[in-house]
Amino acid sequence: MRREKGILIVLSGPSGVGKGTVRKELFSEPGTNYEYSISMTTRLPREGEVDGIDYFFKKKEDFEELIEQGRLLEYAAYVGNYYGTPIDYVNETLNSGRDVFLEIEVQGAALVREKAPNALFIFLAPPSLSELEQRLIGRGTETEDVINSRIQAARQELEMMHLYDYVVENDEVAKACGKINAIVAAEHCRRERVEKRYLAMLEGEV
Ligand SMILES: Nc1nc2c(ncn2[C@@H]2O[C@H](COP(=O)(O)OP(=O)(O)O)[C@@H](O)[C@H]2O)c(=O)[nH]1
Ligand SMILES: Nc1ncnc2c1ncn2[C@@H]1O[C@H](COP(=O)(O)OP(=O)(O)O)[C@@H](O)[C@H]1O
Repeated sequence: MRREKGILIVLSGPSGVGKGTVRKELFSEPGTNYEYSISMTTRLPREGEVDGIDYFFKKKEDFEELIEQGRLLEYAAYVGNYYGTPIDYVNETLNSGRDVFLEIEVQGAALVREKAPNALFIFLAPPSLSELEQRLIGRGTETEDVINSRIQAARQELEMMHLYDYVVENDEVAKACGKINAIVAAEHCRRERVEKRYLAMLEGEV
């Protein structure tokens, strides 16, 4: 049977909800089948962040050139910086049959929905807005101004939740990871079933 392309998995959610934490936990599990797409950003690296691991850190002019050249699957301006997904890595990895995991904000996810409607969209939601604020403050990586801008953005982001295929509450990291793995596994079964049925139809068995 023809090998199916991998699944493009999109994880979004407001800043501070725990996307990075959940993603790192998912990728630390042995035998994980997802490949993480490292984004490009014009934001400055935080302490401990490494170019080429956490992000590809770019100058604004260089980022704009990549946009012009069509080298990004999607991009968005978020709280004063650009963020975007390099397209070649995504295409090559999906074509090799492996799943690709994007951790991106909601505007970018909407663009992915237009370009790749077959992608799987998962929204990571906080238990409450006050808990979200506590997590952002607790992380201690942004100034008070930036935290306030991100909380404002979070309100708009939460309004986009209904556009996603699944909403996973990040109450506990391990539970959220378990749910995401289950959703992806179920999606593989669904696509395999669709493909097998289609092949059977062609062979006149259905
Ligand atoms: N559209 C888009 N958003 C991204 C991309 N990479 C990261 N983001 C999102 O940009 C937002 C800000 O990211 P960042 O500054 O690293 O903050 P953090 O996610 O709160 O740690 C988050 O919602 C990220 O998920 C990308 O390639 N495209
Ligand atoms: N389930 C959780 N319960 C409590 N704290 C969490 C949980 N998930 C993440 N955090 C904490 O919340 C803060 C923001 O998490 P992070 O992964 O940086 O969020 P994001 O990538 O969505 O901006 C971090 O300090 C992280 O340790």
